[in-house]
Amino acid sequence: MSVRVVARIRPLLKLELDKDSIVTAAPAGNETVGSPTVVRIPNPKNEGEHFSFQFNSVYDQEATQQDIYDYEVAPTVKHLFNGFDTTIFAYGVTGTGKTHTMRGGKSLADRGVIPRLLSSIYRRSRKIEKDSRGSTQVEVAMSYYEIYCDRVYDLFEPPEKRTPSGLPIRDNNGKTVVVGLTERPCTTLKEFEQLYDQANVNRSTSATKLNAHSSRSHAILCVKVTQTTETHTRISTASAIDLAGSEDNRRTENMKDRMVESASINKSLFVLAQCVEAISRKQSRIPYRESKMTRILSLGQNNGLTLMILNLAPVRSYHLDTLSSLNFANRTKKIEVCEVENEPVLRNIKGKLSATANITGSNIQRQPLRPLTACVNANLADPERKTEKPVKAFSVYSDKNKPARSSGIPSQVRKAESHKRPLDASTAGAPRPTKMTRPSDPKLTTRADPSLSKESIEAMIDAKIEARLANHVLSDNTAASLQTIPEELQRRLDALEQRIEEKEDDRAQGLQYLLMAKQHHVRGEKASELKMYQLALPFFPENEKLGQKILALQEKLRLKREEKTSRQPDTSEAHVAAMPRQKHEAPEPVLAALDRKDQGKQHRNRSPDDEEYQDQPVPGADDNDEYVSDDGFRFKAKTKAKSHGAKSKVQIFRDAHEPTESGGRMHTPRTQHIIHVINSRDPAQIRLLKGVGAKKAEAIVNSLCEMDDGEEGRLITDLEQLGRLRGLVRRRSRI
Ligand SMILES: Nc1ncnc2c1ncn2[C@@H]1O[C@H](COP(=O)(O)OP(=O)(O)OP(=O)(O)O)[C@@H](O)[C@H]1O
Repeated sequence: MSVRVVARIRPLLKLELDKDSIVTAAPAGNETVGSPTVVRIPNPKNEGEHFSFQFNSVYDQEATQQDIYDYEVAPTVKHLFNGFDTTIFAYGVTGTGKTHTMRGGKSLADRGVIPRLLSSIYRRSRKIEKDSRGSTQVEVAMSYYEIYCDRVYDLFEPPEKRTPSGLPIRDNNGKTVVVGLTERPCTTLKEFEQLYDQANVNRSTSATKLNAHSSRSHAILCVKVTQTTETHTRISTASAIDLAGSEDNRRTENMKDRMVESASINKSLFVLAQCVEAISRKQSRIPYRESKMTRILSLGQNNGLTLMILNLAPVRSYHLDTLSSLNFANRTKKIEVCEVENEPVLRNIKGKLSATANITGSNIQRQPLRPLTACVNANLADPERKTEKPVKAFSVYSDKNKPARSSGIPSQVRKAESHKRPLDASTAGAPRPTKMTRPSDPKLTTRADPSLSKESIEAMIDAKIEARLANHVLSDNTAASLQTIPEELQRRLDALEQRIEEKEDDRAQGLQYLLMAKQHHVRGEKASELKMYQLALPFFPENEKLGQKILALQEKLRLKREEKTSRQPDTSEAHVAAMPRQKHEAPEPVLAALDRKDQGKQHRNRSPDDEEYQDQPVPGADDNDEYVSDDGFRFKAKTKAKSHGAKSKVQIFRDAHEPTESGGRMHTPRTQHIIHVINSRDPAQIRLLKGVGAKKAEAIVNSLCEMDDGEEGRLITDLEQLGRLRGLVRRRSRI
């Protein structure tokens, strides 16, 4: 069956009340009553003419959150409990209401698709348990992550604890897997809401000109439902995805940081559009791997049910963007997905019980890459009709010239009145025949170089496939023959593609560990660096340099530990004097906001003691603990100080020479920067400081406001004042 595409036109916002709505919902054909299934929008070049786009359903400005849920999402819950995976994603330009639709507001009426879905899941779970008199148990668990600048971050982790390079993703037995993602069981709606709200604080959002709370990332929520009977376990996953919106930066007036995010958002959406284009052209290679978002979404490759909610703004300022979204959605509705049910697994088969397996991405069962000719209800070109002009992807008609014509809306729109696309592909509009491609340079296809890059390997596969297809087409000389690749060739291509994918996956993961090792190296976190190199080793077992690096690091850490142990009883003045930083309670360099250059300097300035703090394992903690914690606060010595029960301040700064104004000395540029950011009172900026999350940023701003004491805008002038801020009191559990 096809991806179900529904459009939702949001109401005019406060600032738009004086503007015209140019996007409207209408029933199909010439009907004046009935549920709308067509979006109408004027041709930007000729206002008298209108474009019509037909979807499974269209919701106008009056549609409520309840309507969207009841008609579109509630029916998927039954399928979820029958073992099908479901994917619901919101697509649209920035500011069109994706987050409103998916997450919604706090009041009951405003709640979006996600909380309502969870509410239904819990209700149904309880019913199943009750009806089966407890012999069937249902467990619900969730994972939640974002793709920000093409990096995957666990939303259960506060930003300051994240590894900058993000979590790796890989294909595991045909499923897209995010490695190291947290999975949280949640047994009640209340528990879910707490987790969800808490995680949303960690999501990257910022103000842009078009949206005061614009999502800067794609957010993916996976809800795993595990039904266990005495003999079997069945797992299915509902994925709810709030995509970031495409942005026209001439309109958003984004500055540098927002531009970088925007470029990444636009790129991933562009790749998504390319994937959809490639699928609709029945190309054998779909560029899923060119962006993490498309890899995870795997549109057209995931089994189960897929619902796309296309969010639209009604106003003219979005005109071209809206048209582009409508075109994208129009292609997406033709994508076929296979409805494959997740089989129940026998509980007592050792190693096969997947109930304990993590939620991994969108639980996607991949099919081999091939045109979707094998799917039921595939949207194939009818060879009988190959001489006809392809039907347009959307229909155009003029209001001015043909007001009374009953055939005003072309047949495509009129025919497709039912919500479901008819089985007969001819009524849905045959796609243009796939382009014939000339065989590519034979040299390219015959050269075999083991050191080829990913791009060149992909280019080779492309060229090979296209050359074979083209040869085949040329010899047969019919467009229809494009559909039938000889079985043997297809089998070999699949095998080749799979081999390369597996190799690439392993290599990518290994490289990811190496990259993380480098990052830890730059930060001087030797134990973590070692851990990353050790994790990378299985991927490059023959790399001598890597082995040597591990040995050298192990040796270095051992020496440091010995040195530390031998110095342990040393309480001489000289030793105490060597640690002024501790006394000053300012161990941790703040700042993600610092530029790399500054960080480099800081690393160079670090005293041998600093290194020691970082590398020395916390007594009683194993190596693993150290790795987990050193992404946030780096200096473990702090933990010891804590155990004395003193309430310490957050140590978000450390200047080697820590000059203060009261001492008549100037602040270092870094300290000035911290003070400047804090004085900005902008939580968005403050949360970027390392060691300061969103909540802490708000607490700092509140504390600053309290400090005003009637006198507006008092400023922090030195580190001591900063240290006294209430928001900087570090919670014990965080250390
Ligand atoms: N159906 C609706 N009813 C009322 N208000 C809406 C509706 N849809 C969107 N809005 C409002 O429009 C504004 C933008 O919506 P939202 O943040 O959901 O957009 P978005 O598409 O998620 O944007 P971005 O891609 O930038 O994150 C918000 O203030 C939201 O409350």
